This record gives sequence, C-alpha cells and structure tokens, in this order.
Amino acid sequence: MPNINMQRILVVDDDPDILLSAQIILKNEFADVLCIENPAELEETLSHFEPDVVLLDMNFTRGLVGGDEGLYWLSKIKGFDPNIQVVMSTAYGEVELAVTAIKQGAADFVQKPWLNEKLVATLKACAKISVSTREIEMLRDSHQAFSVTKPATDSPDLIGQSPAFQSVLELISRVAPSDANVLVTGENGTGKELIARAIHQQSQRAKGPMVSVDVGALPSSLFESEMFGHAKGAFTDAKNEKPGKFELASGGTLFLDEIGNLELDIQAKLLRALESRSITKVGGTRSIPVDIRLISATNVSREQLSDTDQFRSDLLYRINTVEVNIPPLRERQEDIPLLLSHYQTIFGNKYGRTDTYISSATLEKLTSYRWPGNIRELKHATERAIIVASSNELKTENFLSEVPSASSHREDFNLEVLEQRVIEDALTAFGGNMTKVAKALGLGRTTLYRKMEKYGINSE
Ligand SMILES: Nc1ncnc2c1ncn2[C@@H]1O[C@H](COP(=O)(O)OP(=O)(O)OP(=O)(O)O)[C@@H](O)[C@H]1O
Repeated sequence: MPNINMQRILVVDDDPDILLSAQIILKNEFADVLCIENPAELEETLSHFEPDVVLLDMNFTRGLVGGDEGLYWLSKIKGFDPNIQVVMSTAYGEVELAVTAIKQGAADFVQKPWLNEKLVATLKACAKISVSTREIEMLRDSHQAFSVTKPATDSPDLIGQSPAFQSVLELISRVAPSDANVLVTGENGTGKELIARAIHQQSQRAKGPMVSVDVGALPSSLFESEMFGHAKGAFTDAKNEKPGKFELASGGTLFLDEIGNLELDIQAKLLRALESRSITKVGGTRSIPVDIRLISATNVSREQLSDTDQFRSDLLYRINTVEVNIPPLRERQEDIPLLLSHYQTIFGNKYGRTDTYISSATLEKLTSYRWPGNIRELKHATERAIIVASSNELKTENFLSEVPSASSHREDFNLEVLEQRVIEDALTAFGGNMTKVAKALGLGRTTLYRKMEKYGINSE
C-alpha cells in the first residue's frame, strides 16, 4: 500500500535557474522533489517517480510562446495517470492560456516569477487532492474487501474511557442509525474523520461506500467537476463522462472535511445540491438524483461558522442537523495513558520493539502536556519515541523535542486557547476566588463569567 502522506513533486522546465530555485523552495516542504529539464524524459520519469503533482512549464523551445508544448505534455501526463495534478507554470500575460490548460485538465497555474508562498500553497493544495483521490481509491478497495471480511457494523478502533469521550460515543451510537446530517467539530487531530467513519459503519448505509473529500483543499476552479462530475465533451480533454464524488457516494455517506474553509460561491453550489438531492454534471443537462448521507467536519469554531460573512447560515442549518463535538485531548487527560499504550503496542509491533515501558514520572509529564496537535501528535510522538529510544525505557524527551514545564506552553499561539489557559491558571492560583481572579486578569466580574461560559470553564 503506498504511503499516502509522502507528497512528491516533479518540476519540468527547460531553464536550469528555474529548476534550481524550485529545488531550493520546495525541498523542505515536500517529501521528494525531482527536477527535469527535458520534457521528452517525462514519461520515463513518471513511471519510476510517481509524482502527486507536476509543475509544468508552458513553453520549452526557446522563442516559442504559444504554450502548445505545455498543453501537449499536459495531455501526456493526464493520459499516463489522470490522478496526477498538473500545475502550469506560465509567464506574465499567459492567463488565457492557463485557463485553456485548466479546461484541458490542469489543476491550477502559477505565474513566473513565482511568489514562493503562493507556489508552495498551490502545490500543497494540489498534492492534497492527489492524496485524497488515492485515499478514496484505497478506501473503495478496502471497502469491498471489508464488507466480505468484517461485519458491516464494526467500528474503527476508538480509544477513550473519559466521560467526555464516552458521551461522544454514546451520541454517535444514537445518531448513526438516523440518517441525519452530522457536523463533527473539534480541533485538528481530535479524530473527526475517525468519528465520521464510525458513524458510517454504525449506520444503515454501512454496506454502501463512504467517500471522503477534503473540500478545504479543493481549488474553487475544480470544485464542480470533482463533486458533480463532468459530461463527455464538457471541455476539450473530457473524452469520457466522469462521475463526481456525490455520485460515487450514492447509497452511502459523503464525508466533507474542512467544510469551514469553503468559499461563499462554492457554498451556494453545495447548498443547491443538498437541497435538491440531485446534481447536474459540468457540461451536462440532465439532473441526476443522488442518495447520500452527509457528514461534514470542521476545526473552525462555532462562533466563526456562525459568522454569516464567512459561512451561509442556510448551509450551516442544512449540514448540522446534529453536531458532534470532540473535545481536545487536554480536556480528557484520562485518555492519554490509554492512547499511549495503544500506540506503544502498534508501533512496538511495527518496529520489533515490544519490550518498551514508560515510567510513572514520564507518564505524568505526558499526561499533563497539552498536546496541541491532539491524538495525531500523540500518535506521531509515540512512533518517534519507539524509534529513537536508546533503551527499553521510553523517556519524555523521546516523545517531545521540548520537555514541557508547567509554564512552557510555547507550542500554541492561538489567542483564544491562550486566553482560556490564562483564565484556568488564574483560577487555580487564586483557589477559584472570582473577585481576585477578575482583578488579576484586569477584567470585570461579568466579563470574566462570560468568558468562562464561552470556554466552558467551571469555577470549582
Ligand atoms: N479515539 C481515537 N482512538 C485512537 N486513535 C485515534 C482516535 N481519534 C483519532 N485517532 C487517530 O488520530 C489521528 C488523527 O485523527 P483524524 O484524522 O480522524 O483527526 P481529524 O480531527 O479529522 O484531523 P484534521 O482536523 O487534521 O483533519 C488518526 O491517525 C486517527 O487514527
């Protein structure tokens, strides 16, 4: 099974200076970056390098500016593997050409000279799509195997005994069979996708597909053709009709991740499909009914999502018939030792180190650490600890590069998180005496109460 997190970029440009600058800008951002000067080597390179994204020059022959060469190589790449995302590298004033390239299957374009940040962001967004597409394919494969080998109602391994996590599990067991649209909220790495999968597997649609789409990483220009599909001949390169994610998920669940990041015009298109329970392919005329259960996820706070300048209230109303909020790990510290032991076993088996142990002092430190990246961070930290520990004892520094002290919280710069933390620390310091806490924080008591209510802080 390929490692879907390894993002590989291929840069094709006949200018050695451009290739050198691409190598410098991209090498720290992606797992693998390969640069080639001669597009004639493209097909050979594709077969052994297997890139997620190709950054492709428009013109290779000096003096030629028509862009035909770029379009030619674009069609070669798409013909080799339609899942490879191609970003066209265009000179100033070639926007029209770039639009033609997009109609012929390119994912996006960047203008030379590049703005480094824009180049990296564009390539990252496209690499994410390529990874999601591969994930869907793997999911489809494993889904087929899954329905044969496992009972459809099996849930993925969801570790957690804390009351907070148990109430999440209880809620999803009630919601899953109902077919209601669910909005899963929570910070990054709290397990939103895993919970969505559990809902699907406990639902009456468990035998159908679950199709996940990271809509936040989908460029607006691609949203419609990816989600609704396209008709044959919709654009020059659309040789065949292609189904979109809505159709692929029909009879099952459509999981839309990072829904809080959708542009407003895209939100309108999504809402139309959800309301009419049908889609029309790009370039098509027929309205096709789709039967999906929608699960969405976001790490955007409820407050931001309710801001009608950023998110349509009618769409919010439609997607969150039921909201499932997954609390961050720091609010369910009881689960930390369980998760550490779970991943210690998994990675111990993977790396042949089944004899490791964690002392109670280390366990205490790891339990009081705030884990800003939540379970994903804990999982990666445990893997790292198993790999780097020089003896069987897994020490704190094997897990965390910066050993936390009570006052070091430098890993998190989110103002709301910091505000919540300062209020909590002040409450502890003054034994819950609200007058003293308010005075120390420079707030009125009413404001303090309002903020405590907002963050769900108890004064006891
Ligand atoms: N309760 C849990 N028990 C065991 N592993 C978990 C649990 N929750 C999450 N994980 C693991 O943590 C990692 C992150 O989970 P997931 O991708 O579902 O989080 P997420 O909230 O969707 O993240 P993001 O917001 O970044 O997309 C995954 O490897 C997942 O298997």
